Amino acid sequence: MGSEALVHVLLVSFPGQGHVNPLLRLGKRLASKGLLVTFTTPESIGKAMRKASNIGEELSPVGDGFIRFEFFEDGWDEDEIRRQDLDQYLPQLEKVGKVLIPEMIRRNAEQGRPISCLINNPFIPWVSDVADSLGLPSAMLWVQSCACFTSYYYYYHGLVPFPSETAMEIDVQLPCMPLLKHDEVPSFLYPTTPYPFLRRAIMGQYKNLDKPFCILMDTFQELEHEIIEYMSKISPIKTVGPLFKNPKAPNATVKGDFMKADDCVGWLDSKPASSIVYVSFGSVVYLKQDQWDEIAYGLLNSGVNFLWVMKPPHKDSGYEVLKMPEGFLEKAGDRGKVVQWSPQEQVLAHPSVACFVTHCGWNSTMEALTSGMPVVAFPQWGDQVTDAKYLVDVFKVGVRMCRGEAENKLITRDVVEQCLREATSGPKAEEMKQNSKKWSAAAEAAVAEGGSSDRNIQAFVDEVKRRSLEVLAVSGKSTANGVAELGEPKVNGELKVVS
Ligand SMILES: O=c1cc(-c2ccc(O)cc2)oc2cc(O[C@@H]3O[C@H](CO)[C@@H](O)[C@H](O)[C@H]3O)cc(O)c12
Ligand SMILES: O=c1ccn([C@@H]2O[C@H](COP(=O)(O)OP(=O)(O)O)[C@@H](O)[C@H]2O)c(=O)[nH]1
Repeated sequence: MGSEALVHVLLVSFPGQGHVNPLLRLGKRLASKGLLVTFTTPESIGKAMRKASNIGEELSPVGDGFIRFEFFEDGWDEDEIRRQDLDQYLPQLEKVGKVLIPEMIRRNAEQGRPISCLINNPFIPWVSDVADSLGLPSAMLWVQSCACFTSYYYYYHGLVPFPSETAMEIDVQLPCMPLLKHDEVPSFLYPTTPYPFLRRAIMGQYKNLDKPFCILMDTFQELEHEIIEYMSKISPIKTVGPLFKNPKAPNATVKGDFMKADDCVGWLDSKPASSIVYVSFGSVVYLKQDQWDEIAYGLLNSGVNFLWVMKPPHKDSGYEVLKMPEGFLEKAGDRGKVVQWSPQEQVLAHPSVACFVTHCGWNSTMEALTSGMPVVAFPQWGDQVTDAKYLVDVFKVGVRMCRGEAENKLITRDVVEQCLREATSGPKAEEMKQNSKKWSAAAEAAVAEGGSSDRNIQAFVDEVKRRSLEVLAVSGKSTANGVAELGEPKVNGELKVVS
């Protein structure tokens, strides 16, 4: 390959699966438009990603550009349990990141790959400070819906009353949004949330919201039309979703899974069309044993086929390891398959799958909508309760199985069975399927060449390129042509291209 010159961006991710996936997908999208992308996150997760996802030292070609990985040490021992406490872990990440990320940037410049822009996701707002201190522009990828972005924005600025100790059950009306009942507001904002550290983590991002020149969002204009238009006037947001659809570079080999997915496609292939219910609660939600049992019996009693993700709890999470009810697997026989981690994108795209019982994390929500997959909403906390409201009442692709963890209500096997039946057969199921197909088509159009998200990505890439010339002119450290030079292996051999 001949010598090429590419503008180089550094993506810094919080080490959570729901954060890594969308940022890595953005990285692939930017690479496919001709940028050099370096993706970084702490080594603790890097280790898991390398093992589960085939990530190496090499540069991977994606479309017209390339993606590569570098990890950084978070300064703690491998088995440090304080990583589970965000109130301790986030300040630690900030402390080490403020030293190690500038070093990484300097090293890259010395190796002929000067970085022109930093992009982070929520929980690590100090990345914009690092960028500022080096005279570099920064952008942020918001990894939830625009509706949630707006909710947090209104809460942070105190623009409308939210549920409080003195008025717990008030509904919240935000512009261009449906009325949110008190338990449909992102639940980290409740005064009684068991996760105040997640509220603090998100609010930290809002404190720094004026620093990034652009806020990219994994949603699309046609999906959240009015609220996106409204917030665009207040904040420099650009919708670029669904990020997991990349028509130009469907490079499935670059993945960021922390756990190797179990093989289940052969089993899916063996089942009739639209006969399987896929059940997964994402990477962090962990249910209680009694609720797990009710879901198990609901699945058995409804007579559907099912693929159920039962991930092991993090060893330091303090969660009790879930068990299947006695005799459950025998009774299910070949009707059911239980895995530790699934290749979710493939599962949602599979014709044998009829619906998705989901915790309504935003990634799962976007993946379901884009795959034309109806859902059964089983939200627990955070943005999930708001996403469930939208899936059921606004996008009209789902039935509601619960209202969230705060309700503290056991959802019985009868309710589970009834929801599964409603979502898989009869007029409601048919209507949801039609609506899902409509969203899937709209999502495809948004990311297709010239679609709303594609135009926004292109405008962002153009802006990064424009700013890179300014950055390099000011820093005076530019290479001859002002951008990273690829193709000529450097002395230290780090830039070998493999294809
Ligand atoms: O890495 C994480 C760790 C924790 C966590 C850490 C310690 C606890 O005792 C409880 C939770 O919460 C998280 C919550 C997250 O929320 C998830 O974040 C996604 C992206 O914002 C949303 O779309 C999902 O709905 C939402 O569940 C994501 C994490 O990576 C984490
Ligand atoms: O068995 C599983 C469960 C989840 N996921 C992926 O993990 C991410 C979970 O993100 P989400 O926002 O839905 O939930 P979170 O884990 O952050 O609560 C999504 O991209 C899913 O496709 C997966 O690949 N296999």
